[in-house]
Amino acid sequence: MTQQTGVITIHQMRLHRCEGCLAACRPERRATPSYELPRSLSKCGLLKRARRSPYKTLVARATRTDNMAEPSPPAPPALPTPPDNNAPPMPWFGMDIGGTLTKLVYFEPKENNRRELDKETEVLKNIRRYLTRNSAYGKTGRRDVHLQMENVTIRGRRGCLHFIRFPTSEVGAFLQLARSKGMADLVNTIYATGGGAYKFEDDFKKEVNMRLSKLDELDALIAGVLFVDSMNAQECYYWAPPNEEPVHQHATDTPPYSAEALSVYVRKPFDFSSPYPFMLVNIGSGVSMLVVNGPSDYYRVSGTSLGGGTFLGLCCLLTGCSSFEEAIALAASGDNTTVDKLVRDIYGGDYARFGLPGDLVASSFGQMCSAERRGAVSREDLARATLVTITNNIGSIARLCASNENIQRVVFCGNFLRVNPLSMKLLSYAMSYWSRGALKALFLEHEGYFGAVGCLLHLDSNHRRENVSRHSSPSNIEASRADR
Ligand SMILES: Nc1ncnc2c1ncn2[C@@H]1O[C@H](COP(=O)(O)OP(=O)(O)O)[C@@H](O)[C@H]1O
Ligand SMILES: CC(C)(COP(=O)(O)O)[C@@H](O)C(=O)NCCC(=O)O
Repeated sequence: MTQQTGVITIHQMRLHRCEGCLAACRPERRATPSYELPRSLSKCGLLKRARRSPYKTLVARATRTDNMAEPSPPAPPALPTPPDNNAPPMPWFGMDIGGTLTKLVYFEPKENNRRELDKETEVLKNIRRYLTRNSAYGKTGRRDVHLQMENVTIRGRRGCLHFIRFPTSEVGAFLQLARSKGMADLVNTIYATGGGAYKFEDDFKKEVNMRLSKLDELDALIAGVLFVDSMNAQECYYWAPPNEEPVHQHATDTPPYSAEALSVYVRKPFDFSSPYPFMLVNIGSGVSMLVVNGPSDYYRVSGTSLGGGTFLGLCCLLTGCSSFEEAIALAASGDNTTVDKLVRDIYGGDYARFGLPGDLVASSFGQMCSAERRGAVSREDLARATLVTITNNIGSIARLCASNENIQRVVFCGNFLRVNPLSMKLLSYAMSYWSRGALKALFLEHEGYFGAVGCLLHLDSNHRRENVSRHSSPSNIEASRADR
């Protein structure tokens, strides 16, 4: 996604037009966000100021009731936003130190005036150049250039959001780099979330004298999702067969979940401007499932330890692969039916009485108890079976939770879905098929970066959030456990 024109401001929530959206999205639908501000955000001065902003939204709220994006006239030119003289010094970062990957969102200011440019220190310029001119940092750091968001305004500063990730196992190397680039001299506090914000807090202090101001990862996640979605009309999408035929009414010989049927699924934009209620399924190392009724009204309904970390760990064990990208590439060309036991392997056909088609997986990895079959199976097939097992299990739990909670839209995010259309299509099919069309699986372009964005939004908050969120009170934890 490369946004080209239009201005995104938190103050005005007067939103964007992006290159890809000129044909497909409706800038005005986001003109007046229909959600109230996340509690975590509403506590920070940034959005308090936004509410008081004298600038009026220039475009009217969209009146469409369906969720399909469509072309629209261009948005009017942007009004300047007043710079905020009390803003914290640059550079501005938000950080999510997860179980597998650390995500860093960097705000690159644009439109510096002469005075500001003169004031900018050499160190600051070097940091900016280093981060924005490279897309790889050391051996493992990567910038997801395709996700870059132009024309974001934060505290009266217009700029660009950059999305950077590196393995959490490399936090030590990151700290060394931060020291060598002089970052440590400029930044004394970073808003950070994820388990690593707790685990590595002392290392940040000792190694680079940086304080981590810790935010709850689920608070930050939701704030980030709502913010990025409000900025980018292309953010939310779904996968469906080209003709949108409901998969549970599928009447051809090709099973609707076969590789062949899924291969024709296409990605379509979804208007998520009236989001509530929805279920948010974050597939990171493990999986968290949240019911979101409003920006500051959510609870963690369930989770599973069989997540992205499990997929990668099992794939490494079973296939000898050494990266997520390799695991996904193997899975893309494999066939899980040589590994899994299908209903037809047990019944010789369908188990019709209970509507279980013969092609359905009856037992994941169920064929692997036979030495002969183990000898014949390929790495690709093993990777595919691992992907299908993990994905279907997450899909089943999500579906049960959504039905239980009477929710129709399930939004999946997290880096397990990175470069992984197969899992997204499987989830789309499974949610729709098993709910007889009642549930819709939705996906988000900035997959794993929402926690880090949620942290960036806090950058001017004087309020340090309590470490224990109200959402994880002992009674909630008990409730969540009992739910399983
Ligand atoms: N480059 C990568 N390296 C490792 N895992 C990756 C990578 N890209 C995607 N993944 C997948 O994303 C998962 C981590 O997702 P993420 O949302 O970042 O969670 P966490 O916050 O737990 O690190 C991994 O377990 C893996 O399945
Ligand atoms: C503990 C976690 C919130 C950590 O988040 P992550 O780094 O995996 O994104 C997550 O891994 C999780 O919810 N695990 C599942 C635990 C369970 O409900 O069984």
